Formats: sequence, structure tokens, C-alpha cells
Amino acid sequence: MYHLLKGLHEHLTRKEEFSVIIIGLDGAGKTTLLEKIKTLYNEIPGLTPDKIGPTVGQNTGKINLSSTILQFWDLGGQRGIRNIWHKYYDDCHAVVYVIDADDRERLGEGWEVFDSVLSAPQILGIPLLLLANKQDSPLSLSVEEIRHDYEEWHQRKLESARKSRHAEDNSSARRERIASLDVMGVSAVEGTGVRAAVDWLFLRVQNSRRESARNGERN
Ligand SMILES: Nc1nc2c(ncn2[C@@H]2O[C@H](COP(=O)(O)OP(=O)(O)OP(=O)(O)O)[C@@H](O)[C@H]2O)c(=O)[nH]1
Ligand SMILES: [Mg+2]
Repeated sequence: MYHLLKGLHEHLTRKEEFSVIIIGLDGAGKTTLLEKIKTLYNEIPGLTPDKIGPTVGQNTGKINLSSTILQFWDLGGQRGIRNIWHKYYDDCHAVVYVIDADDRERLGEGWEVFDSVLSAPQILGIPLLLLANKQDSPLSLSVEEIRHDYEEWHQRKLESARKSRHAEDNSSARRERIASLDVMGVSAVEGTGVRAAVDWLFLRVQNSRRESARNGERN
């Protein structure tokens, strides 16, 4: 009887766990963001920026929310190791793409990589959040400027593909995703905007789980 009740209690209080991957170019601030999330949500604080070096491989972190656990996977962004990202696509429930809004010189490279992420069929239907990081920097682009920069970059890409008669993915699913792209500003160092981003993730993974259940798909 005890075991039956214990099992029932565990079943009723079991928290659902969702995996979130954090990707983006090297130096965008992914690890700093993950460590800040740990500091804000966990009893044991995450590392401070001075203790963080480039990621070769992955860092993980878990946070406990009211009815949900979010498991984060922060993946290294250096050119040579980006090709492992796709191994995480099948099992993740949300994607956070971090862009360094303070590094104008690498925005084009950031969009090129972002574009290839958007093209991955495994994550076409799952929540995706674009974070414009380093908002504490006086010269960083605002959320609106970042969105605009990406849209312009994307238009230029479509235009040059059209001219060179190169087939570019301009499917309606992709257009919809770009049109409804959620962009939020954060400072991973100062923590501004980080709770709002986690709230977004929490709500969106819950909603997409319900949609999947309705459609009889994966959750
Ligand atoms: N000013 C400012 N600097 C930041 C912020 N977030 C990260 N940085 C700095 O940006 C640099 C790179 O940060 P990381 O968190 O290591 O970047 P990453 O995206 O994990 O890089 P990889 O592990 O190489 O993929 C470090 O010097 C950070 O201190 C921020 O919000 N504001
Ligand atoms: Mg890192």
C-alpha cells in the first residue's frame, strides 16, 4: 500500500522536463547567459564571467520552475564545432539563438549560421527565440535594429539567389517563421531581460507540448 501511494504521489507531483539548446557564434555570450540563468534560478550560483572560457563541447544546467524542469544545453559556437549542433535537434523542445548585438562586424556571419539553423527540418515546428545579447554595451543594436538587420540580410540573400537562379528555401513555413520571429534583448552579464526570456521559454514549451498532444505528435 505504501509503495502504491508513494508511486501515485510521485506520478502526481512529477515535473515535466524540457530540453532547451543554446546556440550561436563563439563569443555571443551563451555560456555567460546559462551561468546567469543558474544564478537567478538555483540556490548554487553559476560561474561569474571572469571564470568562463570558450566552450569546447557543451555545458549543461537545469532549473526548476513551478511545474516544469528546463534542461539547458549550451553548445560551443566555434566554427569547427558547430557541426555537432544538429545532433541535439531531434531531442530538444526549444532553441535559443544568441547573437552578439554589439559586434556589427560579425552580424553577417551570425545571420548565415542562423539561416542554416532555420533550415533544419527537425526544429521547424519548435519554439525558437532570438536573443540580442550585450544590451548593456552602449553601442549594441536594439531589438528592433537586430530584427531589421536580419530581415534586410535575408532579403538580400533571396535577391542574390534569385539573380543567380540558385534555389533558396523560401517556403511558406520558413516565411511564417521569420515573420513571427520572437526577438528579445538581454544582457547576460547584468541579467537584464533574462527572466523574461526564461518566462517565454516556459510558456512556449508548455504550449507547443499541448499542440503536439492535440496533433498526436512528439512532445
Ligand atoms: N558586455 C557584455 N559582454 C558579454 C555579455 N555576455 C557575454 N559577454 C562577454 O562575451 C565574451 C564571450 O562570452 P561567452 O559566454 O564565453 O560566449 P559563448 O557564446 O559561450 O562562446 P563559445 O563558448 O566560444 O561558443 C566574454 O568576454 C563575456 O564576458 C553581455 O551581456 N554583455
Ligand atoms: Mg561558451
